[in-house]
Amino acid sequence: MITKKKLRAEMILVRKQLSPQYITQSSQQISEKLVQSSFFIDADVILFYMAIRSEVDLRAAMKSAWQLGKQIALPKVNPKERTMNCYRIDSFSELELGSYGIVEPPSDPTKEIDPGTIPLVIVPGVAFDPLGFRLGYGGGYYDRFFSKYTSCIRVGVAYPEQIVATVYPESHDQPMHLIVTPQQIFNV
Ligand SMILES: Nc1nc2c(c(=O)[nH]1)N(C=O)[C@@H](CNc1ccc(C(=O)N[C@@H](CCC(=O)O)C(=O)O)cc1)CN2
Ligand SMILES: Nc1ncnc2c1ncn2[C@@H]1O[C@H](COP(=O)(O)OP(=O)(O)OP(=O)(O)O)[C@@H](O)[C@H]1O
Repeated sequence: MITKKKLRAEMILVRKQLSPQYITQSSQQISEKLVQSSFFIDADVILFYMAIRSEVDLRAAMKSAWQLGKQIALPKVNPKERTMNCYRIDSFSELELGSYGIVEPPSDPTKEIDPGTIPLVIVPGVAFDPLGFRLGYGGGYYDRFFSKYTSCIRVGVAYPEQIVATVYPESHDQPMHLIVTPQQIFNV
């Protein structure tokens, strides 16, 4: 547990030190890789996320998905239960500031999507390891989500600096199926 906490603090620091230009360029490259992938092309609905604090920014991939007629969903967190609900968004202008400084969809019941029907989930992270395990902010939001909704393809996105030898996975940790970096797609 101490090692995991230490690694989280270290890796948040590593990510913080990336320059805005590097983040923009890497995010663009990851977006391009995503858009060209068969798992992306085949998905009619995709759960994305809105980047916070130097995370990979996937707005370019989201725009491409809209142009291809796909539905885009974003999570809205319920910090009390540490769960996430999913809502379709049709433009970035709908979004509002939510918990943890994350830009989120409004809770419009007409736009809520059953997470069990989402075929592809793109996942942010603090670090990933070669087995696809992910270190997040420690809320367990995505682990809880994937333990309940098991049928989607889980794709982590990361700068190469975020790939580490191990993230010290625990029994509740739900691994990614693929990790996309600006240079390559790891099939784990
Ligand atoms: N962009 C993005 N959206 C996401 C996630 C994410 O990692 N990135 N999440 C992935 O799970 C969920 C939100 N999870 C989060 C959990 C904790 C903190 C956080 O800032 N925690 C504080 C300490 C606790 C607090 O303030 O209450 C911290 O780290 O300083 C942020 C996001 C859902 N949405
Ligand atoms: N399926 C689950 N059901 C209940 N609790 C869970 C589940 N998965 C994880 N948790 C709890 O959530 C807490 C945080 O888990 P962990 O440290 O792996 O978070 P994380 O993956 O880094 O965070 P996040 O997904 O929010 O970025 C742990 O204390 C764990 O017990």
